[in-house]
Amino acid sequence: MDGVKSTQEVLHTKDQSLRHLSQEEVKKLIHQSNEAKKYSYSPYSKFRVGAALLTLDNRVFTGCNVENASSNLGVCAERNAIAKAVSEGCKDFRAIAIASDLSDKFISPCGGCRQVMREV
Ligand SMILES: O=c1ccn([C@H]2C[C@H](O)[C@@H](CO)O2)c(=O)[nH]1
Ligand SMILES: [Zn+2]
Repeated sequence: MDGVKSTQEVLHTKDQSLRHLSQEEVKKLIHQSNEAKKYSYSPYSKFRVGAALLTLDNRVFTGCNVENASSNLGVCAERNAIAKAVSEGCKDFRAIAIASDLSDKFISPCGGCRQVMREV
């Protein structure tokens, strides 16, 4: 299919060894996702989310959730970070950290974000 990478191509371009993050890198990315969370616009759900996306060339794009009265126009933190990266020419990613205010459990991306992650 045009525009859709084959699995082989994805494995080729995203060398698995480059995906490994040191503990320091993980800590930094988590910190950046927490910082991004501060910009969350979430007056409806009151659920703040921040994301920090690390690219293969070690750039970081952050994003927060931005809601709207018309709820389907709201965008998740992950998708905002991905859109920022893609719109600056970065499509190869190493990792993403996602922060919420839940202290007792991890949050995981919604179906829409997973679909975008799968395709980009
Ligand atoms: O992984 C997630 C889960 C939820 N949200 C946002 C969407 C909505 O604005 C709010 C409540 O679901 O949190 C994210 O940004 N990322
Ligand atoms: Zn989502």
